[in-house]
Amino acid sequence: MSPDPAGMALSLPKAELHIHIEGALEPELAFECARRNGILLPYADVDDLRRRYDFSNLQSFLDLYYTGMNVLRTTRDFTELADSYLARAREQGVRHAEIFFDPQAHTLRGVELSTVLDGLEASLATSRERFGISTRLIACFLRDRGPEEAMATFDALLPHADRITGVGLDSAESGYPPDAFAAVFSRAREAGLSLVAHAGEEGPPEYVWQALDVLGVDRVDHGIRAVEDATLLRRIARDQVPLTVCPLSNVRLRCVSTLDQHCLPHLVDTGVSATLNSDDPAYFGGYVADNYSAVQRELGFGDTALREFAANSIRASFLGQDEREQLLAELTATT
Ligand code: HPA
Ligand SMILES: [Zn+2]
Repeated sequence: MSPDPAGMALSLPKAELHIHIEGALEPELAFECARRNGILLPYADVDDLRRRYDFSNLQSFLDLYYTGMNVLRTTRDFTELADSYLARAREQGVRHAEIFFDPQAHTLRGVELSTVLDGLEASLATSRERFGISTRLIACFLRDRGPEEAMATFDALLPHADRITGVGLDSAESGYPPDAFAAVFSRAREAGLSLVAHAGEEGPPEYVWQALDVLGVDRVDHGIRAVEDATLLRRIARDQVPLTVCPLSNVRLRCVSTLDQHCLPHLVDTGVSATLNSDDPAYFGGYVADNYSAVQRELGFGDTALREFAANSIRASFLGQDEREQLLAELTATT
């Protein structure tokens, strides 16, 4: 064990592969955007908002998440949101970030897709120089809005296809199986995009099977309920399908009762390629390195295991081979 576990968690060069940019909206920036845009947030102040970060399940979080993001209206709002995330991510040793955004959550409120993309890109374009972080964008479909709306969203995204690396599937999971989205994922694959989907966060192992076999995803987001199905877990390990695990999120959304009960050790023992991520860091009490140090503290993972999580994150990224090898070499050189 390192004498300074938090230091090791922070200093390891790593990729973050499961971060919703709207979930990086800190209360201070939310109130600032609300003021600028003349929007009244239904909370007294920053402290009042933070006190509400006590969730009973995924839906109770999503209610607050969608209310909060209502303050994001202009390109400047999205630029400042991404800048805020990247500044924090740099402090946490992130060298590459694959960032989710929810197009429908904005277009349904009358905010144009081009406003979202222009705003995010104004930040991401100089992320390497300013923060030493390379970035990619992944557009997620809201599964509770259904497959037809996902298809219309994909049509709207197509003219911007060169600005995104992949598509994903998020929002309320239970009752919304992945197989309903087969057609839109098939079109995304034909367009040369990478594919990911949230599955097995709250939903059953069957949803993870569907994400793999029907959608053909390159990675599974969360995937923790795969531990309930030994055949599924063997398949994930055999094919080395990366899981983007978000330990602090799982506890905050009560998918797992306490961190020391988390299935991460079981995943690792079974040979799964697990990565550690923050999910919605402004809401779940920690950025990515905080997740590394939490599993070190609560689950007893040592420095070697933390290095392996960081290596998995780089290998599982959608970076080109040269860039992946370069980051892996940096990781090896980090003491
Ligand atoms: O944890 C999550 N699960 C599903 N959808 C989401 N959208 C933001 N965060 C999440
Ligand atoms: Zn997520």
